[in-house]
Amino acid sequence: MDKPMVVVTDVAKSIGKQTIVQQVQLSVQPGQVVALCGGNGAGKSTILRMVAGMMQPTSGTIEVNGIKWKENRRRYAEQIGYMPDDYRFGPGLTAMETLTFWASLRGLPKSRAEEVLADVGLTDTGRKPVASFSKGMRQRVLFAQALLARPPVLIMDEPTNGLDPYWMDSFVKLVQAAGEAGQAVIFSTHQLEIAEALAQRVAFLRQGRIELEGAVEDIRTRLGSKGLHDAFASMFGIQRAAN
Ligand SMILES: Nc1ncnc2c1ncn2[C@@H]1O[C@H](COP(=O)(O)OP(=O)(O)OP(=O)(O)O)[C@@H](O)[C@H]1O
Repeated sequence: MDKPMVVVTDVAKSIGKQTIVQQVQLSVQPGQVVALCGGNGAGKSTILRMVAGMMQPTSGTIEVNGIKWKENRRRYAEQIGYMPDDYRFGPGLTAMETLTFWASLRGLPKSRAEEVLADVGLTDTGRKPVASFSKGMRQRVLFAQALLARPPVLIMDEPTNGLDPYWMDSFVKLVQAAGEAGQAVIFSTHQLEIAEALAQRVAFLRQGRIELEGAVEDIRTRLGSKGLHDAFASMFGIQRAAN
């Protein structure tokens, strides 16, 4: 087995008196896609922000490509493409200007900004202000931004929020291609069918803890269920509506 690209060891996060994430262990291999699932407030965004280096754990360690944030912040950041769950875009800037600016920060040419804009199907609309974009279009700009530097690790927070079915499908293909190119991917989602379509491994979170983690196939077998929806329902004691 390859050396893991992301190793999260016994990570906890407290804010004030509240412990919002605890005892988190996670290991992601190069080329592996991992989905973080769980209800509202379960701690998914907090874990992703910590792995992305946007927030520091209260205890525990995180290594990305063998690098700890405290030891070398710049090299740590270079390993990661991070797609936040939301972003306030500069007023008036077009998608192309926004991506060219982000590319320049990473020392990348304008041609790379054009490439990723094409990947997310925004070549024609790239000359319009991002502020005028729909939620799904803004998501595609944020996804393009995460892809820019072809980072070893892609971290995405609710990446499919607002995507129409066509772009959902395209997103799945682009992330599969990232995995095939050896990028390690961690993303959060409420859409279990996306987790099932994309991820080799899935972690279910509840109240800041990973309650169940493993290969999608193993989880189905372990819980004797047909899909992640059933596994999730059985784990959380939810009765699914008969259809
Ligand atoms: N800056 C903060 N200050 C205080 N509490 C916070 C902060 N950020 C997150 N929390 C709390 O931590 C918990 C986990 O939040 P988080 O955003 O990680 O959950 P999530 O699983 O991403 O939720 P959702 O599915 O609703 O996006 C929540 O109870 C939230 O209120």
